[in-house]
This record gives sequence, structure tokens and C-alpha cells, in this order.
Amino acid sequence: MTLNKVYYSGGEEIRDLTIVGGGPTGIFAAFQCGMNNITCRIIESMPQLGGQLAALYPEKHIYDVAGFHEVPAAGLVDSLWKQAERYHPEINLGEAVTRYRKLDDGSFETTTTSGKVFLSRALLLAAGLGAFTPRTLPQLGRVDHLEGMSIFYAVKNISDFAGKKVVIVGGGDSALDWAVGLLDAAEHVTLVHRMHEFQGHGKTAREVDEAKDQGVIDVYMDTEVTAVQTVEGEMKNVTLVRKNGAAIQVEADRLLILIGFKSNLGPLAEWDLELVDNALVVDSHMKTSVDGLYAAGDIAWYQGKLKIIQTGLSDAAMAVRHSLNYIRPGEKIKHTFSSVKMAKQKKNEQ
Ligand SMILES: Cc1cc2nc3c(=O)[nH]c(=O)nc-3n(C[C@H](O)[C@H](O)[C@H](O)COP(=O)(O)OP(=O)(O)OC[C@H]3O[C@@H](n4cnc5c(N)ncnc54)[C@H](O)[C@@H]3O)c2cc1C
Repeated sequence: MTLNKVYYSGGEEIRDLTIVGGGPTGIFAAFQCGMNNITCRIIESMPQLGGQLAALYPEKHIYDVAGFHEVPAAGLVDSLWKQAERYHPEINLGEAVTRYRKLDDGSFETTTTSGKVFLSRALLLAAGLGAFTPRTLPQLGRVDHLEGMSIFYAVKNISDFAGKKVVIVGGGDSALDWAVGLLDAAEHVTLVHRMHEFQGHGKTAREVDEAKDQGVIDVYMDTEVTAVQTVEGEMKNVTLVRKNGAAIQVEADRLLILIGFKSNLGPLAEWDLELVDNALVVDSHMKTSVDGLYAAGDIAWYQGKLKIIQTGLSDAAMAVRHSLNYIRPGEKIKHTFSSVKMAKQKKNEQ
């Protein structure tokens, strides 16, 4: 999947367009920038590109994107990236945009949670339903002091789990993948799921069942993690409560919570832009009420809007095309078909 791709990460220099969000709309907007000979960057809060397709349903198949009679969501993200990669867009992952400021010369300054500042001549919001954050277990109470030490919501480095007693929470694809994926590195793996059946992919679910039959993994279904116990700040045990109310203590020095993501427009909702149905109102040029600030995809609202991939791609093409008038004021913008542009380029390369 796209996670392993080589990206071109952020530099200091001004770009023509900053694209907030690396879902299908943002990736296709980056391709459109290349087609229109403008520079761009994507800023994405997740550790990977793909938006909802990568975070929520990578294994599901999609049937209603033109030209693909059936394509896995992760496969569509790969294809979109392949198309955009041709133009080497700058990609900044794991950075959530919180603020923007329009400077006196009409350009935009965009700031992220980590305090990074990016400059561009125009700004395109392709932020979908908002930034994704992992779902937590509220019953554990305040555990922020353990997060990144004993409690994790993603596997960034397998070494964090090497030689550890790991309890994984969840029954979807990620939980099952890591239950199997950590077997070699961890001292022991316990999988806890609050439902009666796994929701994840059949093949991985079978691998988990096999590992359970071989006694190399403990699996608790119909069970919830309700508390963690620490000794001198180090996690030692977790409490599991079964559906029948029985409580069990399990030794654990790592708790890996993989129960999905929630999305939230967060700071973008406070940017003083008109919102309808949790989306930004745009005109027929995909422009918001602020000159130079565009929106496309699920985050853009106009009469009759359909929140699907195909319309996001079309929005992206229009937003980039119309942003040219702002980025290069006064210049006569000529539309070039990709078939004509590429044919010319190939001829010149010969
Ligand atoms: C289960 C499911 C199945 C679906 N099936 C289909 C289908 O079959 N066909 C179809 O056409 N559509 C389908 N959809 C809808 C489709 O996924 C969306 O329409 C599409 O993902 C919208 O793309 P987007 O790029 O606009 O937004 P998103 O995919 O939501 O991407 C937006 C990205 O922006 C990032 N972001 C948000 N805020 C910030 C910020 N402040 N800073 C940095 N990054 C930020 C987010 O992390 C996210 O990665 C489905 C949706 C779901 C949930």
C-alpha cells in the first residue's frame, strides 16, 4: 500500500498551491497542479495518503469510479498516487493544519499542530470530513502519560513492541494484521475484541484462529479492556471484563488500541468560512468566500453536491484550474488536454 512509497517531504520554499488533505481529492489535485505547470504540496494529518479509503476501508472494493469496473480502495489510492507522482509533489505526512493567515501580498501562510509554517500563493482545502484521529477507550480514564510509552494507537516502529507482552484491542483489519504481524517480535500477544466475531478480512481472521489453536496467541472475544494497572509509571497489567461480567487480569506492558478513527473538522470549522452540512460553501469555481482559498471533495458544499470520490476528483480539477487565475493574475490561461500535453512532451523528449 501507499505507506511504503517514497515521498518528497517539505521544504521551506513557497509553493503555488498548498493542498490540505491527502485523500483522493488532494492527491488528484496534486496531479492537476502538475498538468497545469504549478508547484504544490500536500499536508496530511495521517501517517499515510488516501483519506477515508486508507483509514476506514482499505480492503473494501469500489465499483463507481469511472474507468475502474472494480478496485480495492487501497488499490485506487495507489493508482491516484502513481498518476500524481509523475510531478513529484511535496508531501508532508503526520501534520495537521490548524491555522491559515492571508498575507498582505495575497499569499497564504499555513500553520500545523507541530508549529511548522508553509507558504503558498493559494490554498486548497481537500480535508474531507476533517482530520482523522484514533478512537480511544474512554473507560481507561486519563492515560495520556502512558501514550507513546505503553499505550499506542498505531504501530510506527515494531521495536516498540519487541520482547513485550502486547495486548491488542480490536477486531478489524488493523487489529488482526498486527495480532499476526507482531507474533515474531513480541514476547506474547493477546487479542481482545468486544464483539462476538471479527470484522476484519477473512484470511487474516483465519491466521489468528490458527495461531490461537497452536497456543501462540490468546484471544478474548465478547470482552473489553476496562482498566490498566501501572507500577512506578510502567504498565504491568490490564483488566479484561467478559460479557458475563467476569473480570480477568492479564500481564501487559504494551496496549495497542486499534479500533478505528474518528474525523473532526476541528480548527477548520472555526476559520470563519460559511459552513453547510459540515462542509465549506464554494462557488462554481470551487472558491470559498476568501479570494485564493478553494475547497474540493467532501469538504466542499454547493447545491446538489454528492459526497463521492468521483465528484471530489472533478472538484479538484476545477479548483486547481480556477486557482491559476489567482496564482498568475492577468495571465491568459489556456486549457491543454492531457493527451495533447503528454504527446508534445514525449515528442520533445525524443
Ligand atoms: C465505508 C465507506 C465506504 C465508501 N465507499 C465509497 C464508494 O464505494 N464510492 C465512492 O465514490 N465513495 C465512497 N465513500 C466516500 C468516499 O470515501 C469519500 O467521498 C472520499 O474519501 C472523499 O475524498 P476526500 O479526499 O475529499 O476526503 P477524505 O478521503 O476524507 O480525505 C481527507 C483527508 O484530509 C485529511 N485532513 C483533514 N483535515 C486535515 C487537517 N486539518 N490537516 C491535515 N490533513 C487534514 C484527513 O486526514 C484525510 O486524510 C465511502 C466512504 C466510507 C466511509
